[in-house]
Amino acid sequence: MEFITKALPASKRVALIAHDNRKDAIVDWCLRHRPLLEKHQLLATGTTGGKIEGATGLDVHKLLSGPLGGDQQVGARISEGEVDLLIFFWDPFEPMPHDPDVKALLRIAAAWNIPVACNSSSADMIVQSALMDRAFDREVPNYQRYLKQR
Ligand SMILES: O=C(CO)COP(=O)(O)O
Repeated sequence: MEFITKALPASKRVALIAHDNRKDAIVDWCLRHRPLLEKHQLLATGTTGGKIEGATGLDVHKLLSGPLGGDQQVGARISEGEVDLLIFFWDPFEPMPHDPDVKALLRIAAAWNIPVACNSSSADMIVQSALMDRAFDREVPNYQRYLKQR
């Protein structure tokens, strides 16, 4: 197995989430990047986190399962500046009972300018990117103008 160890500056907060049909893919991705991921703080929705922990031995802070509010918990942490990177392997083929939560999570990640990967090729590129430092020091959007219009 080829390990990828470079990139990702130390101790960032990485959120990991996958729908059921994509869980094997995120576990494979975590195994491939294990030496890198162990230097960071990992949080995940409940079932995803359990699978990653079981397969990799990585320490993962587990929130609620996605359909029970886990996606919303991750979204809340993003809004509070507590997540640096979102790896979310969502399922492009199955509708989810909690689709509104999934959409809300992706929306809030876009609003707060968080790097987001929805599949392994984009996740590979993000964690290996020379721009990663800059992404972590990203400009946090200023929504004053929007708030004034309300
Ligand atoms: O449903 C999810 C994301 O929308 C993931 O939740 P679990 O990790 O608990 O399966």
